[in-house]
Amino acid sequence: MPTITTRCCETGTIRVYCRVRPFLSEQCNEQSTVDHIGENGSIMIVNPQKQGKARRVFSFNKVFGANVSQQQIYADTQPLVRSVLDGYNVCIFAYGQTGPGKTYTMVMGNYYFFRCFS
Ligand SMILES: Nc1ncnc2c1ncn2[C@@H]1O[C@H](COP(=O)(O)OP(=O)(O)OP(=O)(O)O)[C@@H](O)[C@H]1O
Repeated sequence: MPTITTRCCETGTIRVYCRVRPFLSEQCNEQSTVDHIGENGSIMIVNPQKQGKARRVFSFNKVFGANVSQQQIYADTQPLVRSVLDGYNVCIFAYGQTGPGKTYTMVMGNYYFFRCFS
């Protein structure tokens, strides 16, 4: 689950997005820890190993579910990228543990972010 952080002079605020990576083919027997994704940028995580299935809610500006495509991510963040061309300083970076899709999201997917800067 990589987290994308952006800073845009357009609004002067930092926005934090969360993207849920789908299971990889070798993980077909795994159980998702994502219990619920809310419309308001919240995501409920459940620990299926814990008795009583402990749940925690985290809040972001927006949460992208596992079925969200590179195109949809790009469409949602495109105004920030556009700000660069309008002369604003914009920083977009991804962070998260190893393997949740930082590189896929920022570079590899369909080269959407890469295309903007090349
Ligand atoms: N949204 C996605 N849809 C399909 N596959 C994905 C998605 N996100 C990531 N993957 C796949 O998951 C694997 C790990 O992704 P990736 O290498 O981008 O993670 P990372 O966060 O950059 O890892 P690291 O920190 O170890 O460099 C890759 O095989 C990638 O193709």
